Amino acid sequence: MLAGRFITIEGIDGAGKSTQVERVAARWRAAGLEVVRTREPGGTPLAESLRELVLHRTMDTLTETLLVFAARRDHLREVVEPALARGAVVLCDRFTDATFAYQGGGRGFDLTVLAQLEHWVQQGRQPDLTFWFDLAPEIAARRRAAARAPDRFESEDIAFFTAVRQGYALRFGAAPRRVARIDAECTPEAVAAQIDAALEARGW
Ligand SMILES: Nc1ncnc2c1ncn2[C@@H]1O[C@H](COP(=O)(O)OP(=O)(O)O)[C@@H](O)[C@H]1O
Ligand SMILES: Cc1cn([C@H]2C[C@H](O)[C@@H](COP(=O)(O)OP(=O)(O)O)O2)c(=O)[nH]c1=O
Repeated sequence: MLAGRFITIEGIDGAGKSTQVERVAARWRAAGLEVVRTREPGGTPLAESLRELVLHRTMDTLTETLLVFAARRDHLREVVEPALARGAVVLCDRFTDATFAYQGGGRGFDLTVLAQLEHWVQQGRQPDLTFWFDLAPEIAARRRAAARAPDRFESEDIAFFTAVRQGYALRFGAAPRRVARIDAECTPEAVAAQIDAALEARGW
C-alpha cells in the first residue's frame, strides 16, 4: 500500500529527474491513487517567489540556506503535510538532501547548522523513499548544455558539482534504507527500469 507516502527525487542538475517523474506519477494515478507532484524550492506561491530569488539573485550562503528552509517550511505546512494526511502520494522534485548536497557539499556550509535547521523546520518529517539519480558531473553538464540556459547553480563548474555529488553520497551513506541509488548514466528506458525495480522491491 502506498497511501500517505512521501517520495523525493534527488541528483545533480541534468541527471534526468524531470524526464522520469511524470511516468512515476502516472503509474500510481493508474492505480487510483492521488498523486501530488511538487518541487523544492517551490510548491506554494510564497515558496515559488523564494525560488526565483534563490535561483537568480546573488546572495551569501547563509541567506541562501535560510531561504530554501523558509520555502520548505511553507511547502510542508501548505502542501506536503495536508496531502500526506489525506493519504496522497507526494512526489517531490528535491528536498532537504539537496540542501545538504548543494549548500553543505557544494558551498561548504556547516552540516551541523543544516541539521539544526532541518530539525526546526521539519519536526521529524523525512521522505519515505528517495531516488538518487547518480552520474558523473561531466555527463550531466553535457546534457544541461544541450537542453537549457543555466541558472545560478547550473552555471557552477565541474568542481562544484563534484562536491555536490560527494555531499549527496555523504548524506545518503547515513540513510541507506531510505535511498534507492539509480545509475543515471544509462538510457531513459534503463533508468525507468531501475526505478520500477526499486519500487517492486518495496512491494509498491
Ligand atoms: N537517461 C538519459 N540519457 C540521456 N539524456 C537524458 C537522459 N535523461 C534525460 N536526458 C536529457 O538530459 C537533459 C536534462 O534532463 P532533465 O530530466 O531535465 O534533468 P534534471 O531534471 O535532473 O535536471 C534533457 O535534455 C533530457 O532530455
Ligand atoms: C531544494 C534545493 C535546491 N537547490 C538547487 C538545486 C538546483 O540547482 C536548483 C533548482 O532545482 P531544480 O528544480 O532541479 O531545477 P530545474 O528546474 O532547472 O530542473 O536549486 C539548492 O541549492 N538547495 C536546496 O535545498
